[in-house]
Amino acid sequence: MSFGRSFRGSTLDHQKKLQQLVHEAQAVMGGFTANEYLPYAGWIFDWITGLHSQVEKVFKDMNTFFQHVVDDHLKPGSKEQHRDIIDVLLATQRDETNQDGVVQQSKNDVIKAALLDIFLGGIDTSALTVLWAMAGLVRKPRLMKKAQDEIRNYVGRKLRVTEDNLDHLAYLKRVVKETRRLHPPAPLLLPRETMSHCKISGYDIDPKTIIYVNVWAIGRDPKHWKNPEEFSPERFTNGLVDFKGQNFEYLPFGSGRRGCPGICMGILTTELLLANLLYYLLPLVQLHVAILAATLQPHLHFITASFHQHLQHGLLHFAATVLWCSLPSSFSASCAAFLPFAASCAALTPQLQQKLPDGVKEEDMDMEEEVGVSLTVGKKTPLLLVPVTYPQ
Ligand code: HEM
Repeated sequence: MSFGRSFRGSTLDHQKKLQQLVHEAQAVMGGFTANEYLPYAGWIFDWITGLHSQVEKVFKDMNTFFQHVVDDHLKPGSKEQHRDIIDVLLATQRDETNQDGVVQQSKNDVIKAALLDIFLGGIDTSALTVLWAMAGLVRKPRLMKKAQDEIRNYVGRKLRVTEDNLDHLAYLKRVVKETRRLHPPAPLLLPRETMSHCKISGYDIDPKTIIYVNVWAIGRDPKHWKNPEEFSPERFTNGLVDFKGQNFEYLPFGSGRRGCPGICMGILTTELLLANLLYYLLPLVQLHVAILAATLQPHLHFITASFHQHLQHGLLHFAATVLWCSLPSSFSASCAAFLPFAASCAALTPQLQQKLPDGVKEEDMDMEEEVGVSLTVGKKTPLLLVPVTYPQ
């Protein structure tokens, strides 16, 4: 969307899979570099651990990719009807170059840096919000049902939820808002530097001090939020608190001139994806399980109802194990794969949820008044999805 076209299957995607590149870039950006904390000697540690060369490699690959994207946009007649942000940046660059004669290459670097920001700022942020929303709903089946009912009642029988439906999905919006309160994708925002001396909470802060704003903690501050740890979309019912940067107790997109410029796109993509998952994915999974059970039933007529139930349980675990084994090691990628699946487990037929698994006591489940699914993830163990009882 940011670059105005899809690169899947194109020459840009051949040299290195785009997705792989994104994962690598996110890993090095989110990882620990000694250089950031030990200004003079840090690079030695990074050099020894190999992080330095890894960063260089990712930078080179990203740079090559962005150069291709820019070259692609420079081809004559490539974009006459629909201009995207790169066309706008290139046009600005052309105007400025004509005026001050600054070398084209350095301006290309500025464009590429802006593209990197958009590229990395726009991907994981939306994906993580959807994952946490699913996790929140999975643990509260009543809320899950409420969100699904709203979507299904409004959208009716269609292939998918579309953008124009979103304005009518008030509860879905509250779910997304609540998710961002508890799990802001950028929990410390972007670092800021003080321009002059100031006082914060009685502390004297010198000019040029790096400041991190902990919006994660602010979003859970009992001074501002009742039962702050509880996932409760209802708290946004009165519509008084919004995420546009004016309510300082709630800043998932930051605030001020460095606030997120992708806010509209971020809201839209998150709501659209979540709405479609809730509307469409779960019935599909239920359908698969139903087909599977129906296919097996004639061959297994001697199996008692209770054994059949265990079989379904077994299939579920088997599917979860296969899924887990195929996952990449990074945690966010694992979440990306398993949470929607976990959510679909919560929506499976009631028989699957009637029995507590061995070794799990009723009181262990009392994390909140409603618990849909308990997830146990060990480092090397297969992912274990344990559907438990719905509240009666
Ligand atoms: C759920 C979605 C998103 C969330 C929660 C989010 C959150 C944020 C936050 C908290 C910041 C730092 C703001 C500050 O420090 O005040 C930021 C910056 C930024 N975001 Fe987003 N973002 C989202 C989606 C997007 C999208 C879709 C794009 C682009 C397509 C994007 C592009 C950027 C860029 C380029 C910056 C850096 C701005 C600057 O340096 O001035 N974001 N975002």
